[in-house]
Amino acid sequence: MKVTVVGAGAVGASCAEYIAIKDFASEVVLIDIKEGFAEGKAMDLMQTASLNSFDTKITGTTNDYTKTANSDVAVITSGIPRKPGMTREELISTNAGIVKSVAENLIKHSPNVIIIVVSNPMDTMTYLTHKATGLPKHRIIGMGGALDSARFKYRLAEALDAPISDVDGMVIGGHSDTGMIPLTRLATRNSVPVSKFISEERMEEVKQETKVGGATLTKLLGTSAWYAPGAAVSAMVQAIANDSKKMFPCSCLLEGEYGLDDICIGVPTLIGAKGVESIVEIELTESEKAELASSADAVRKTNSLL
Ligand SMILES: NC(=O)c1ccc[n+]([C@@H]2O[C@H](COP(=O)([O-])OP(=O)(O)OC[C@H]3O[C@@H](n4cnc5c(N)ncnc54)[C@H](O)[C@@H]3O)[C@@H](O)[C@H]2O)c1
Ligand SMILES: O=C(O)C[C@H](O)C(=O)O
Repeated sequence: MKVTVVGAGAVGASCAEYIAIKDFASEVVLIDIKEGFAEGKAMDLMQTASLNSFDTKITGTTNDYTKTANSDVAVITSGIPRKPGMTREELISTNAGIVKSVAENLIKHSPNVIIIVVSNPMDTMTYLTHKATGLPKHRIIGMGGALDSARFKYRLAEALDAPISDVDGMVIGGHSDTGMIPLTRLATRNSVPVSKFISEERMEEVKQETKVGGATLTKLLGTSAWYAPGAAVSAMVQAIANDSKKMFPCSCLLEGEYGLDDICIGVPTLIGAKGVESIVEIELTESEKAELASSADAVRKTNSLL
């Protein structure tokens, strides 16, 4: 499998590193507009190959899309990250132009590519990628829910004082500070509902901590996070490579599912060789439906700025 990662910055390099360490792809191409930057990151990563025991070949290029030709998967991480105090939505004016031109360049050289969109505001950038490329909807996937769910599990494990491998949970909705919907009702510790172990008040705290997970890290780091985002993308790329039909909440184009149309927003999906193999429609309570509707309203408001 050939994977292109556009943007060799913090998230792009982390994606490339995790993909290589898992050793399931034959080739990763890093591409960036900053002269020599992707080449440098690729060389540095390749010098970890003998230490980390991988055979994936990582190369870098400065904006030469011919090097990305015939990629099976492309990950778009190009664009600016937020600074402390900003929302992801504030990045739209810079990142929309970057994501649109990158998506157009990618499909010129890789007509069969599956695109994973990471750049923020991610749900709107995923929608924009659909509009810019016209690719079949199963080949454009926004990454947000996989990361948000990992953060939810981290917070759940902390609250339960349990190993992370014991907890399960999922976050749907928009990838934003207010739009995420951690599905607390369905969270479990080894199949037992977490409500058995923690109070409603503590559960509400876990929910709020999860929703502002990205903002909390941005405040601590001075820029947004990269390790967990890179790991989340690599898990999705691996599910495509292995055709594993693994369930991740992903932002994908909805056409009536969950009562929503012409919008990209996080819902449970099965990810396999086709990209989005299917959208899984789970039964939501009235209050969860109301949260999803309001999250969708906010995403539409950002989409209207395109
Ligand atoms: N969806 C998510 O869950 C998630 C998680 C983390 C970060 N992000 C987003 O990912 C993006 C990247 O974050 P980062 O921390 O890696 O930023 P970064 O600044 O470290 O890296 C971005 C890179 O993109 C490059 N770039 C800019 N324009 C380009 C173009 N036209 N073609 C190729 N490369 C270009 C820059 O030169 C830079 O190296 C941000 O928008 C951030 O908000 C999303
Ligand atoms: O928080 C951000 O701005 C980056 C990313 O969306 C994240 O959730 O880490």
